[in-house]
Amino acid sequence: MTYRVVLLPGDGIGPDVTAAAVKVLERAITGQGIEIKIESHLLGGCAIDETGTPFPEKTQEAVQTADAVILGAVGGPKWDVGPGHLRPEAGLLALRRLLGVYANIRPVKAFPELIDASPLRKEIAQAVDIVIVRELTGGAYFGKRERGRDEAGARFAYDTMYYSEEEIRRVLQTAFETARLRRKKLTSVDKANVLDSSRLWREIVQEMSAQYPDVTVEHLLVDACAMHLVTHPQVFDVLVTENLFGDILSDESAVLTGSIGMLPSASLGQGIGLYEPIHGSAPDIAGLGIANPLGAILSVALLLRYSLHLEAAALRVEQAVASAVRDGARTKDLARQGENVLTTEQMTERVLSYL
Ligand SMILES: NC(=O)c1ccc[n+]([C@@H]2O[C@H](COP(=O)([O-])OP(=O)(O)OC[C@H]3O[C@@H](n4cnc5c(N)ncnc54)[C@H](O)[C@@H]3O)[C@@H](O)[C@H]2O)c1
Ligand SMILES: CC(C)[C@H](C(=O)O)[C@@H](O)C(=O)O
Ligand SMILES: [Mg+2]
Repeated sequence: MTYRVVLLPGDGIGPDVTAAAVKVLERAITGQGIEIKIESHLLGGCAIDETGTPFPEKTQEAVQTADAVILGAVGGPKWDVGPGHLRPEAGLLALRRLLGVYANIRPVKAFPELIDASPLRKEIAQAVDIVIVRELTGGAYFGKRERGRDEAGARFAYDTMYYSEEEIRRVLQTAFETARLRRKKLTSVDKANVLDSSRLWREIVQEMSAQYPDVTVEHLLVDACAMHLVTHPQVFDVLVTENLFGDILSDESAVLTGSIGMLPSASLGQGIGLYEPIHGSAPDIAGLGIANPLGAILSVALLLRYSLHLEAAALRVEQAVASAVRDGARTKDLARQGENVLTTEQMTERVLSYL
């Protein structure tokens, strides 16, 4: 069996962490009787530089026929000045939309050895084990938007948080099913005290909960949720929310595990899966070779699990990461004072040594 995986390294630390991911993927499938063909394409700022557009046609064609897509990160100050549709991030949004990956799964689990890097008290940090299900192809990211000038010549701008019933239902279904396979608790996060889109979201959660009597459902307003994630994150099992809220809450949750460099993600729809660490292109450390590759490597585990259905190989990757961390392997973001600091490549070698 041969699979085609499209690699989109992107910008900043993207190429470094995806190089690590590919090495781990290739090692993880050795002896499995399968072959993976990796094909690299342009997305983001590097694509703007080479082709004048963040999501070139060649990349569009390649991803649509792939078995899975791995992405590093896009963006950086160099391209921040461009018009909205010509920014690197616009390429990423178009990619998500084209693949129809409406459910973004972001597991948040602290490794016991990294508890010291977490701002939480030890006993709380140890108990953090959350899956965030973030709606990924709707909401304010994709609603009607405009910039203009009013009659007096003053500037205005708006973005619309639009959700159809179907968009809400399908991501909730993923969330309910995820909860069912875990501790059977679903927290739906919204802003139903203000937003109509949130009131519809809450209504649909209520309706669907009848089909999942084994799942306990609770509703939480997003501002309170942001607080609870810091004060008692151990109460959460599966957390489901709309696109923008999920973006913000997942970066917040990442800090609980010690570093944003640790968190992987899988973006799933009806077809091709997209796998990327949740962090960005980290312009402040780009080119230094010190980025933490573990979020990208753990995304490979999700790819093996969800796109290739190789659960044993996925577990082996996760165990290799856990072993490296247990053994004291630390990139700069994870290291305490006096601890030996590994480069991206050295950390990758440490993970590979356990595979
Ligand atoms: N999926 C993506 O492609 C993606 C995600 C988030 C942000 N971005 C883009 O990335 C650019 C930079 O955004 P930002 O600075 O707000 O967020 P960021 O995630 O790139 O960086 C935030 C902080 O975390 C650190 N960090 C991030 N990943 C790390 C890693 N693997 N190892 C060690 N440290 C790491 C950075 O050094 C920085 O201090 C922006 O253009 C943004 O739009 C892209
Ligand atoms: C770069 C940006 C468009 C993206 C998002 O907001 O979805 C990023 O922050 C993420 O979390 O993947
Ligand atoms: Mg984000």
